[in-house]
Amino acid sequence: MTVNDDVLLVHGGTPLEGEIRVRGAKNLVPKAMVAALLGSAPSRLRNVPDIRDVRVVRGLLQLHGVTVRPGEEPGELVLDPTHVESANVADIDAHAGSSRIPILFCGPLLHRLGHAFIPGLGGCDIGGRPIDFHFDVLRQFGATIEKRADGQYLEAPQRLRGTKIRLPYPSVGATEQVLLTAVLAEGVTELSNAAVEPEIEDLICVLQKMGAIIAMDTDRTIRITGVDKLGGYTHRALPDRLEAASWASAALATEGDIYVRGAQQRSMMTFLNTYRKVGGAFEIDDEGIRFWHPGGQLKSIALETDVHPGFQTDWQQPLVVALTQATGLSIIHETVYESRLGFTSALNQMGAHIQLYRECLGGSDCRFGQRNFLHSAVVSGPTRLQGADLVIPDLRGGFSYLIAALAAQGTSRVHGIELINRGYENFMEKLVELGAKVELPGKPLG
Ligand SMILES: CC(=O)N[C@H]1[C@@H](OP(=O)(O)OP(=O)(O)OC[C@H]2O[C@@H](n3ccc(=O)[nH]c3=O)[C@H](O)[C@@H]2O)O[C@H](CO)[C@@H](O)[C@@H]1O
Ligand SMILES: C=C(OP(=O)(O)O)C(=O)O
Repeated sequence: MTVNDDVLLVHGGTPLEGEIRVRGAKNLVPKAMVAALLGSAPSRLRNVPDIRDVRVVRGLLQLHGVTVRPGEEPGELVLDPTHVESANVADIDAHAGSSRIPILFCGPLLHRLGHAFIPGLGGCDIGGRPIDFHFDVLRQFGATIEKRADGQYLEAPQRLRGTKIRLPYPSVGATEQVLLTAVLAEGVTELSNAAVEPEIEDLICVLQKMGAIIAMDTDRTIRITGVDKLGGYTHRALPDRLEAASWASAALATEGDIYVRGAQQRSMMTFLNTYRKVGGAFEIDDEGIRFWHPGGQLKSIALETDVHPGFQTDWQQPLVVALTQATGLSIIHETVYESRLGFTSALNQMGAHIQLYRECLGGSDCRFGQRNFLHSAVVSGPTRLQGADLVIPDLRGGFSYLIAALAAQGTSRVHGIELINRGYENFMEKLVELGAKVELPGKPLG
């Protein structure tokens, strides 16, 4: 039989049990790598996971003349931006559609080279994902932007200037865009309605180590005083709270018990509260968090995703799989992305009862109400799931399908598993370590 690396056979019905480790966050590490471009000296980033988004950014940095090499400890990268002026970006198109990170090269490249070319972005197809906020703020800093057939061409006719910005919505990416641009801009930048996700705080830590001056108020206002020069940094990336929550949901859905080494309470408080309400058990120690199904029935809940410190949208999809096993009606209101519930149709094919609604079913009205987006769901449980043929739609949806297949009776064929490598390091090895019965057709894994 030929090996098809993009299909995974999952034989369900076995609880996931054991220990896995999460490393640096997918939503921080690539951005800290971009930040290295702002420095005049090499940076050292530790706890870097081997995921596709990191490989993509590494390739882009190298195209721009940054030397990237492994450091002394496993998972350490040394990024040397000393020769960025000799950049050769002829192959940049090869990175079109690969991830959302290229947009964050704008500020650093405008500061270093006076111009930037940004290919089309990738990332999960869970909504329109416009980048209008990014370009609006870059214009406010003094950049000019020209849309070309293959991407966007930007120029900074003179040094970018600090400015006063209010985001229409606390966008993570747009907040990072402001940070990475304002640190070397002339004068002060005041950003209000900023996103304050833990990964943003960690990026601020990185920038402060490089010499930036950034103050965060409690009211979503960030003030950045531009400096003339930044140095390098040494930083251990905060752990991936999104991956940790995915494994926690897997423990619940499969009636398992997983110790997630590296998981941290501080960045997961909202998730942990919800997990407890559903009936999941957890125990926190200095090295990680143990998540398990304590037996008995799981409880249905009402859940609304939101910007931090609310319930993070990337936690939603894996938890929904666990909610198919909870008794009663759970209500989900997805307020961050307009199309993040489409993955539930495959769960229904497996036996789940999930009904989608255009109305805002949570406690508050969101940007998507009255706009024809199926962004609320009612999950009726518990339901017995059956194995099925599944095609992975996006990163978290993909991991959710793995969880559903593991919780189901019988065998599932999960297609498109390569997508999961974008944000989950060695996920197949981890599954095998936890006792999952999975195989690549023609090539047993465990
Ligand atoms: C690589 C990375 O870090 N990805 C994360 C980042 O994505 P990303 O930074 O792309 O997400 P944003 O916070 O920017 O998006 C939030 C909302 O703002 C809207 N918006 C955003 C920018 C813009 O210019 N215009 C606009 O309308 C988006 O369509 C979306 O509805 O934050 C999201 C929200 O926590 C997470 O789900 C993603 O995992
Ligand atoms: C939506 C996600 O990521 P990205 O912004 O990289 O598409 C995610 O991590 O779930």
